[in-house]
Amino acid sequence: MSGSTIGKNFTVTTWGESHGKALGVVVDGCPAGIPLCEEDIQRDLDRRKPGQSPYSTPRREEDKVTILSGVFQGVTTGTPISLIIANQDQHSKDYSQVAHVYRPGHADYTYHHKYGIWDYRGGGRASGRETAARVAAGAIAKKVLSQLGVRIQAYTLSIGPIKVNPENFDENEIYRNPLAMPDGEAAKKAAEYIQQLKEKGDSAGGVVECVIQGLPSGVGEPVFDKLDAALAKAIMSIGAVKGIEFGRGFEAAYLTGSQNNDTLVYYPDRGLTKPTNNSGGITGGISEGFPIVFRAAFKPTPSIRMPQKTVTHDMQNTQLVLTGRHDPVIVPRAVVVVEAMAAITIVDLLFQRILSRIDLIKKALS
Ligand SMILES: Cc1cc2nc3c(=O)[nH]c(=O)nc-3n(C[C@H](O)[C@H](O)[C@H](O)COP(=O)(O)O)c2cc1C
Ligand SMILES: C=C(O[C@@H]1CC(C(=O)O)=C[C@@H](OP(=O)(O)O)[C@H]1O)C(=O)O
Repeated sequence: MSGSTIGKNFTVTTWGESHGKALGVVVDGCPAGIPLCEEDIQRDLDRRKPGQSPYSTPRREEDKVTILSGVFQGVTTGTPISLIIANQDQHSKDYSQVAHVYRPGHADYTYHHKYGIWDYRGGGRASGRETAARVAAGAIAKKVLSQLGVRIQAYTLSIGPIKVNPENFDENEIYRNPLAMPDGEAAKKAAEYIQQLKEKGDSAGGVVECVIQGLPSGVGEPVFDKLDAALAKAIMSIGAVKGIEFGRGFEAAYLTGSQNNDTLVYYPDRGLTKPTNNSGGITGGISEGFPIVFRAAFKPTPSIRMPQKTVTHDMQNTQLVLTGRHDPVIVPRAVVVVEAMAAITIVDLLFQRILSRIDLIKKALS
């Protein structure tokens, strides 16, 4: 097993390398009867695809998706859905300079030592390009969730030291500026910051925030498949993610219980309410029925143009000045990847939720 599958009830298996002929995904466990066409998937793929702004890798890929199976007359059939996306603009020759040298910060050294063989053309399975397949699967998971009134929205919260000002928050901005920042002012400053780093051959990191709305309480299993644990696994499996926090996150460790607890208030007209959401919408690993909020920290892109010390495959010290096409910042293109991994996880655990109570099983069979 190559660890390329996630999920138990809604399984997603990605395949393909950055410099192979194509990449793709098999989604198994999608219920029958959901309207699905290539455009539904393409919309999200277009948000991730490379070459669309000066703040992205200039590699030009159309990332056009083809549905190979599992859909008939525009509706899912309940059988495995197989999707393929061609690679068109590999430039594999760019990588001849690192055929015998390990790139600092990328997976070259660890992959080579794990497998004893290293396809040096691009990052292979470790390439950010693998996330195209995740986004395609995520679009299917989102279609399932849209039928249930669950909505997932991620955006860039910060790039380097530049943060979104909550007072300027404008959801439309996420789709208006190429940095997917819900604050036009912050996006302008972040663009300048990235431009300065690009000129030096350096790169930036940042934080993606994700909000899940409309998810009822009761989703998530009590022990190993806690909703926060499952989301953490899914999000941490995205290349370059170095941390995740829910709600108040790491800050909670510095508070007292009275400061951190979310108090509960019931109003006959509004039902149960929580004036704060320090928990991020999950307690005991189970969704509360309030918005789920988490943040993922992305490291700066490892492939940079500045001279770096490294070693050759035969352990000679050397200096590397990388050429090739890379994202000066990963975060804006990863926003939709975060949404996809969250959607896949939520659907998987939602299906498990139905199996946790006899009344829900009876309802499903009636
Ligand atoms: C959407 C996306 C785009 C990425 N683009 C690049 C890139 O252009 N160049 C690069 O060196 N790494 C890029 N990465 C990061 C590498 O994939 C990642 O750093 C590598 O797999 C090593 O894994 P680690 O950083 O999690 O340890 C990208 C990641 C994602 C998710
Ligand atoms: C092509 C994409 O991004 C790539 C992610 C990536 C990496 O190392 O992660 C390295 C670059 O790949 P290559 O050097 O093979 O062009 C980026 O262009 C993509 O995301 O679609």
